Amino acid sequence: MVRYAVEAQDLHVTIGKKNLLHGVNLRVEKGSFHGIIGPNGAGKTTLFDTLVGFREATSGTVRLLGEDPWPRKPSLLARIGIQPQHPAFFVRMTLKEHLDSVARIFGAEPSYVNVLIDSLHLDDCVNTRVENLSGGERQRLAVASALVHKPEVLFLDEPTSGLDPSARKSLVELLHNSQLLNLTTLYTTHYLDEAERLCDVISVIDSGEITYTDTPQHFISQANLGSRILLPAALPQADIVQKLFDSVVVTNEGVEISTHDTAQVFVKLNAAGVDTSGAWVNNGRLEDAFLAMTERGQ
Ligand SMILES: Nc1ncnc2c1ncn2[C@@H]1O[C@H](COP(=O)(O)OP(=O)(O)OP(=O)(O)O)[C@@H](O)[C@H]1O
Repeated sequence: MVRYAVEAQDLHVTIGKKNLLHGVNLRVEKGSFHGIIGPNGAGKTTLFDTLVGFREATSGTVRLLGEDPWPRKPSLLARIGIQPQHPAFFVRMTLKEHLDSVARIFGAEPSYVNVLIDSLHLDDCVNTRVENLSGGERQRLAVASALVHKPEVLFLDEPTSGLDPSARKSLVELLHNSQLLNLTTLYTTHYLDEAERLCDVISVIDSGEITYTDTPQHFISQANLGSRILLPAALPQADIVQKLFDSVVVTNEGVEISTHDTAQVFVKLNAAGVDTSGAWVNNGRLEDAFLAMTERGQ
């Protein structure tokens, strides 16, 4: 029984004198949603291409569902789904014709196309030619095309890039729901709010090396950003809170206290008779943690 859907060990990819990947180690647990985040040119697409067998590793080992993906094997490709950064479509076909064609190419169950159209909210454009779809519809079609043959591992390379905020939010929610499909998903993005929402684990890649792998929650706590405690306190209580702590901001939402010692803040609030029943604690965002750790060179 293979525990990891994807594994890379001491993976190097060199083109000419350029080291695109050097010494990448990666393990992706079966059933997890694993994000690869890093700046432009860090090597995310090169890593994906090597993991799926589109590119040969210069040295090191890769295992995809327990097999070496290089040289490409049709039997292995049939078990994975790929949404590339620049997907190719049959642009003159309608959306439905396109998905039916992809299903036929993979020998997939035709009725599953309708399930995907429904779950990716593409019902309104089944008869629209692919060349006339909006950016958001195209991205959802790219994801549907990658899922048509019910793959075991899904590779998503920046699925929300170039989308407006509302289309991005809606696709992120759809991807979040797709976690119910019990797939293993590898995904790259520049949007850390998305990575925080979707990923069980994230790996940070920089200059062709994976420098950090952990859960988003642990990543945030490692950055030691401190917490923000929000009290939906009535005004008289806001005055008491302001006298108790230096780092207090009063906003329309309530009273916000910044701290590195949440427990101590609650002890003081309770001792002063402040109602903490509706308090909400925010331990920081992945984006803040990423910036803090990059600035510290961690
Ligand atoms: N065939 C190639 N020949 C030479 N250099 C290449 C080749 N393919 C990629 N590179 C270089 O390798 C580096 C990593 O590229 P890659 O596309 O993997 O980065 P990325 O992290 O996916 O970037 P982005 O976030 O911009 O998509 C870049 O400096 C790129 O110019």
